[in-house]
Amino acid sequence: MDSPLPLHVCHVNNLSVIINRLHALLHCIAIGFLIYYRASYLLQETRAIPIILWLLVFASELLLSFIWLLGRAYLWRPVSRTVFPERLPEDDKLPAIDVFICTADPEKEPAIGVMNTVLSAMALDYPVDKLHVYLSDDGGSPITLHGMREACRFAKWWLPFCRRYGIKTICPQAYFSEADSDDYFGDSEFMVEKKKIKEKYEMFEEHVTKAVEDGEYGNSQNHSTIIEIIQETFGESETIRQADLVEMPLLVYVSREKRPEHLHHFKAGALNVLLRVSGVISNSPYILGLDCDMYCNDPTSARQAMCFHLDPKISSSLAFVQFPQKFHNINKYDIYDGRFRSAYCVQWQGMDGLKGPVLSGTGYYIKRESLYADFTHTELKDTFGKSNVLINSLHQSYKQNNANGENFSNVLQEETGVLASCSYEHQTKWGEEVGILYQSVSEDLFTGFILHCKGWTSTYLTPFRPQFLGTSTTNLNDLLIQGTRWGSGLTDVGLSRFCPLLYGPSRMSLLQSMCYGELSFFPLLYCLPLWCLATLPQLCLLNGISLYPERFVNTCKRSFPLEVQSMHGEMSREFG
Ligand SMILES: O=c1ccn([C@@H]2O[C@H](COP(=O)(O)OP(=O)(O)O[C@H]3O[C@H](CO)[C@@H](O)[C@H](O)[C@H]3O)[C@@H](O)[C@H]2O)c(=O)[nH]1
Ligand SMILES: [Mn+2]
Repeated sequence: MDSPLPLHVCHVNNLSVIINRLHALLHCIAIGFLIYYRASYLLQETRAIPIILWLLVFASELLLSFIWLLGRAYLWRPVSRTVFPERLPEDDKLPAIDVFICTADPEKEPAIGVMNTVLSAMALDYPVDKLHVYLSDDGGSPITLHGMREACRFAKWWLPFCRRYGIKTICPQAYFSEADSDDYFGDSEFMVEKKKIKEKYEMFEEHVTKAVEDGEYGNSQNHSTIIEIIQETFGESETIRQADLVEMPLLVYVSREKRPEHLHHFKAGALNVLLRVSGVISNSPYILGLDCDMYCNDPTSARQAMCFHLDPKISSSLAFVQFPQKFHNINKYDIYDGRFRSAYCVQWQGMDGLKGPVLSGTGYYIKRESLYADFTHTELKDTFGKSNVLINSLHQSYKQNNANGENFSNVLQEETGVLASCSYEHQTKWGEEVGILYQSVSEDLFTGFILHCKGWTSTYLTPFRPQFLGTSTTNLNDLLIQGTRWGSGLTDVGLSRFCPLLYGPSRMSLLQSMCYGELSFFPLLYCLPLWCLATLPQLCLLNGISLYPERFVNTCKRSFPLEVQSMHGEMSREFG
C-alpha cells in the first residue's frame, strides 16, 4: 500500500512571483519609452546624430530587450522543493541504479581524482546489490585501469568504515583533508579506526601516483575496447573484520574502441557506449551521470532522487532529477562567476516551476527508458543496432546481478566488446533518436530539450548540503575555452532546425520554449550589443554627442530608478 504521506512537496514562492511580474511590467514600460524615443528620432527630418550610430545603438537595445523578454520566463514561477526520503519504501523495493562516470584525459584529469569520484559513488547510501558503478575511460589509459583495481581494493576498507560510522563526506580525499571531519564521535575506537583507514588511503594514493610516474598514458585516439569487471581479492597480509566483509557495488571499467577514422562524439559517444554496455550487464532502470571531476559529497542523493522517481503521481512522465553543480575550488572573490549563479540559483529554479530544469551534464538521476526512443513501432535493429542481447534487454525488466567477476561469461564479454566498438552505431539511430544526442557539443542541454519536447518532465533539487562537488575553471584561459565551447554548442542548437523558438512552442509551453530560446541565443544575441554599447556611448560622450537626451534620462531616473539600474545590471549579470 502506498504511503499516504507525500514523498516530496513543492513550494511556489508567491512573494517572488508577484515581485518578478511587477518588475517585468515596469521594465516593459521603460523599454517601450526607449523604443518610442529611438523610433521617433528616425522619423525626424533633420538629425544631429549620424544615422548609422543611432541605428547601431537602437539595434543593440532591441536585441537586449528581446533577450531580456525571453529571460522573464525563468522568473515567472520559481519553485523550491523538499523531499522526505524516510518515507521511501524498504530497501528491497528500491529500483537499481547504474552510475556513469566519464573520464577522457589522464593528464588533465589525474587518476587519483577520478578514483575519488568512483569511491564516492560506491559509498552512496543505497543497497549495494542495486548499485553499479561504470567508469568510461576515453583515454584508454592503463593508468586509469590500474587505478580502478587499486580503488576497488581500498573500497573494501572505505565502504564499511563509511557505513559503520555514518560518514557524510564519502569522498576519501575530501574527508581526510577536512580539519574536523566527523570527529564528534570523539570515541577512541573510532579514532583508531580512522587512523587505520587514513593509512590505507595514503597507501592507495601512493600506488596510484606511482603508477602515473612509471606507467604510460596510452593512446587516447587509437585503441581497442577493454571492458573489465573489477574484482580484487585481498592479499595475504591484509585482514579485515568478519563483520566488515560486506558486498560491494559492481564496478566496471569500460574503454570503448577509438580509431582516428571514426567519429567518437566526445562525451555523448562515451555515454551511449555506457548505456549499451550497462544495458546487457545490469540494465538498471535509473542512471546517475557524473563527470570525473565531480564527486558525491553526501550519501543521500540517490534516495532523495527516488522521492521523485517513485512518486506514482509524477513518475510516468519524469525523465530526470537534476542537482546543481557546486564547486569546491572557488575562492570568495570568484571573479569569473565560476559558480554559475544565474543558472543554478535562478534559472533552473524558474524552469522547475514550468516543466523542469535543463539536463546539466552531471549530477542527474535519469530514467533509462527516457533515453530510448519509443521502440514499439520501429524496426529494432535499424534503431538500436545488431545486438540481440541489447534488444532483449529493452523488453526485459532489470536482471539482477547477472554479472560478477567470475561469471562475466565469454558470451557477455564478446557482446559488450561489440557494443563498445567504434562501428556499432553505423546505420543506427544512436545519437539521433536514441541515447544522448550528437547534434550539439552541448549534448546535455540538447538532449534535455528534446526530452522536454517529447513530453518528459524533470525536477530540480537543491538541498542545503551540496550533493555533488566539482572542480570549476578558475583561470581565464580555461574559462574562455569552456565558454567558447558552450557558446558554440548553444548557438548550434539555436540555429538548427531544432531552434527552441520555432521547434518548441508546439511541443512544450511557450514559457519553456522562451527559457530554451534564451539559453541557445544569448551567446549570439549579446555579441552586437556588447560591442556597440561598450564602445559607442563612450565615443559619443568624448565627442559631445548625446545619445540619451538629458530630459529623457532625468525623467527615466525619476520615474524608473530601478529600471535604469536593472537595464544596466542585465549586461553586467552575463558578463561579470
Ligand atoms: O571525449 C570526451 C570528452 C570529455 N569527456 C568527459 O566529459 C566530462 C566533461 O568534460 P569537460 O571537458 O570537463 O567539460 P566541462 O566544460 O567541464 O563540462 C560541462 O559541459 C559539458 C558540455 O559541454 C557537460 O557534458 C558537462 O557535464 C559539464 O560539466 C569529463 O568528465 C570528461 O572526462 C569524455 O568522456 N570524453
Ligand atoms: Mn569539467
